[in-house]
Amino acid sequence: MTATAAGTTAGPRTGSGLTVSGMRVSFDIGSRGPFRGRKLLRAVNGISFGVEAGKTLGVVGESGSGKSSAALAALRLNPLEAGTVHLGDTDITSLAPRQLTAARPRMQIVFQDPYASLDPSMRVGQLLAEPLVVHGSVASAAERERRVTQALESVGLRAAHAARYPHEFSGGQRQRIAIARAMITRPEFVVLDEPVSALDVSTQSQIVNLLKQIQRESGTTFLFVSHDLAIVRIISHRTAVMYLGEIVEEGPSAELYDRPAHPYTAALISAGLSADPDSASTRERIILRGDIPNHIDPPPGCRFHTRCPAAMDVCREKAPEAVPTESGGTVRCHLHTEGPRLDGRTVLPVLAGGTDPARS
Ligand SMILES: Nc1ncnc2c1ncn2[C@@H]1O[C@H](COP(=O)(O)OP(=O)(O)OP(=O)(O)O)[C@@H](O)[C@H]1O
Repeated sequence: MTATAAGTTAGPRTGSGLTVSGMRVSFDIGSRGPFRGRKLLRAVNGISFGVEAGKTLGVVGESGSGKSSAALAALRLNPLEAGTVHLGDTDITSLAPRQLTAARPRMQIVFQDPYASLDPSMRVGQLLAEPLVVHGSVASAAERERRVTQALESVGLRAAHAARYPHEFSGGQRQRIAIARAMITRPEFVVLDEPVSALDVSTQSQIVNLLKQIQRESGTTFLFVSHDLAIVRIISHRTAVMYLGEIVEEGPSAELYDRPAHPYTAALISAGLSADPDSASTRERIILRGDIPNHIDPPPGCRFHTRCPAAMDVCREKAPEAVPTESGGTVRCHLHTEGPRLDGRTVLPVLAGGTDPARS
């Protein structure tokens, strides 16, 4: 038998789809900072999205837009103020603590920093076996050892590496160990929270290829959080763009990058031109004014209007509804229902100075 990248000896296995509806995540920051009493910072403001079983949804946005807060809440590692999360048919939100503990092997997470996420005092073999011990899913020590060896081989390491400590490995190898640890329980759903941001560029692409291979072989569903659009484009089937706690656009990755329907998506893509030489020749960089506003006191109307190069009066007054895009996604932007009426087509002609959507 040979170990696959998913650490299994069986053939492909299917993950479960994830469905998030009306998710709100708030943090009580009243006891910190200048605020007295209860003061809520709403990091995620009523978002809904789905990830098809065995596929990857990329979540992008500037720092502080709420990506990690939403991803952690999907695993119930952050408290939900409102909304539901379903993994397959299981309503994760309604699980009692003991049921949630029992469901943990089904949903795992890989963090950005493999230096911090792996206990330096434990040997790699212990680190990998720990989830199997904690969840009592594999009682026999011999079977656990076999699973650890499989998991190591599945991420390109060797059985002998089980005896070593994390500090004996490079950053890329440590992230391989973190991925093996997440996959060893054969999860249906994994959050990858900036999993390659701490790595150099060549190691990044090796890890991305490994993750794609793991998904092909295991059918695991991924939520890939990153502010690197070039990487999200490579790994994600669909992409959700977050701004100030809300999803402003969601759709198939290739179409969203080629024909962004929201000015914020277009600006993010234009800022990443160096990673996308094809676009660099045809697209101007879109400069956004100012900083991201405050989560505690967000702007009225469209939250993006204070920085939007195409803001209209209505944007200051009314929050936009989600409308379908031509490519099978959704966008929240008044340009699609008021003004030039883009009707789900790309926003690029408007941002380039023309407002005729027929040119898109
Ligand atoms: N545990 C917490 N307590 C208080 N505020 C928090 C907590 N976690 C996140 N926040 C705040 O919520 C907002 C969203 O943060 P979050 O980390 O989700 O954003 P992000 O898009 O993942 O950013 P980054 O890429 O920098 O991680 C920020 O204002 C952040 O300071």
